[in-house]
Amino acid sequence: MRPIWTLEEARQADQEAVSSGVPYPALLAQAGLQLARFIQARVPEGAVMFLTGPGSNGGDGWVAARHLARRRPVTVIPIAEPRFPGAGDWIAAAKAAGVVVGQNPVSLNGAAVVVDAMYGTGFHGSVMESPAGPWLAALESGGHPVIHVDLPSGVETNTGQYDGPELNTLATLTMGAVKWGLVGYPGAEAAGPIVVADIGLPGHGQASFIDPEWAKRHLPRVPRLGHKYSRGHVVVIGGSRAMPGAPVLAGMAALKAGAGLVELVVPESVLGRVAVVPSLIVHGVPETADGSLQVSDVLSRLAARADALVIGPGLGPTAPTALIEVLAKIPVPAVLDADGIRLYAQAPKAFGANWVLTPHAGEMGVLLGMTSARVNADRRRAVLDAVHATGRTVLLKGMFSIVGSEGGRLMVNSSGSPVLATAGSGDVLSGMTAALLAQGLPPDQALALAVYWHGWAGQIGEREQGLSMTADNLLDYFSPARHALEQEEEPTSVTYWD
Ligand SMILES: NC(=O)C1=CN([C@@H]2O[C@H](COP(=O)(O)OP(=O)(O)OC[C@H]3O[C@@H](n4cnc5c(N)ncnc54)[C@H](O)[C@@H]3O)[C@@H](O)[C@H]2O)[C@H](O)CC1
Ligand SMILES: [K+]
Repeated sequence: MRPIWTLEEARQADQEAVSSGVPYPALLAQAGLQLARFIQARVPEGAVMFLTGPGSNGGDGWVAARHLARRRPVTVIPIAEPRFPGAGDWIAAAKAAGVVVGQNPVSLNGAAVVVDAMYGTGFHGSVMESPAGPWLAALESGGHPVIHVDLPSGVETNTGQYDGPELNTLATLTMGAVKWGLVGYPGAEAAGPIVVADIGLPGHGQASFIDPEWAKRHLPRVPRLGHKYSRGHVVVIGGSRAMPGAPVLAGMAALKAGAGLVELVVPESVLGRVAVVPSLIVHGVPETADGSLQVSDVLSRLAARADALVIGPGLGPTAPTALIEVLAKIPVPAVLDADGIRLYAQAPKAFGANWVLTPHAGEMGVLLGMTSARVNADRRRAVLDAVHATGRTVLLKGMFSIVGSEGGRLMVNSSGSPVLATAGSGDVLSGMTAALLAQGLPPDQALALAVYWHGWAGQIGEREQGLSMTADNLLDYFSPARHALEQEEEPTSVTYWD
């Protein structure tokens, strides 16, 4: 279990440790020691400068400074009067070990690394208006390499909101478990690579990362005596004159993720443009005047044969709401993406059992009646609200995608790559998810495994092709990504230090 904590959960973990008999100073001591070891490993030589705040985040800094002063030049620059528990003693010990206390005006020049121990989970508000503001500006303009303690100072613990500058960040060493702010926006950008330090706190929470060992265990096996129907039958419903390629991408992804049989159901006038891949079966069905899918008996019949549906890739904005209402009556699990989600939002009572929704921030905004900026301002809350509103499993896409399911259970994906932010990438993900649904995985597991596998494909694709990766290239990396899953390879965006 690799939990992600809210502020409340971090405090609860603290409380639990303390009430089980661990004195609070022991936690601070452990955090400071881990921080010192981490700095020493990452930047082994040269002067270290600590910027320390008033609270225990600053305390972590003071303790680490004391350890490092035995080996190398260390300066601590307090940006506010220290008020953390035991500050007097810790500071005296640090000075006795040779830590130099910087007096204003202090220059950061000459530091091999600057440690940001100004604010952690106790911060609220605008960091540029706080005493840390001028220091962040100096770090930005000097381009100094920075290690953040627990959170980049100014990142809000539960949401990731942050109004500070982008720095030359080496890493964020976070204590006990990842905080939501580090996987929220723009906190995730500010944090850089996240490293979790074990400080002996209990490790549970409502949310957790998708675990490599879990992913391996849930990869569907191909039955040795299987035939194409026993491997899962996926039907993709979508396509329009403007977007004939999207259902093809979803269909190919479903095949490559192990579905035994994939059929595409598209408007009849685009049939010729969709029938391009011999392994996909395509059906043209009745359409509206502007070439969007129309409700028809043949469409319903084709959909009812599936083990799982994909509804939405390339469907276009003018498909009728009735389409979703008809499909909702078919008792088959389905992935709703793209315009499927927009239709769903217009017909909110139409949901079928076992449907999953895979919105990006914009589509999530349509579901919740808010802007994408508001969705991204509190992504955790948006997922919880969407699960509550729809009663369905929901994936909010983007870096650190979040899967939310019944009861408020959340899973966060740490695999992935910026190259996945490309046209068609979501179609690929929806096909992959449907393949896993069709092979019998329950909705939350199918989504979590798909997003993790898809992220790995993006990561490996980026390594091989750099930023010129496209969504159809992504299909070529399903197999190496599956191999990475089988090897339980660890994504590099979050690592564990103990
Ligand atoms: N989780 C644990 O068990 C441990 C956490 N540790 C570290 O402690 C910090 C949290 O410490 P806390 O004292 O609660 O908060 P901060 O250090 O973040 O600072 C709070 C401090 O800042 C003031 N403040 C807040 N907002 C502003 C503002 N906008 N402007 C000015 N000042 C502000 C506030 O009044 C407080 O005085 C956690 O992140 C870890 O780094 C330890 O490691 C021990 C175990
Ligand atoms: K910090």
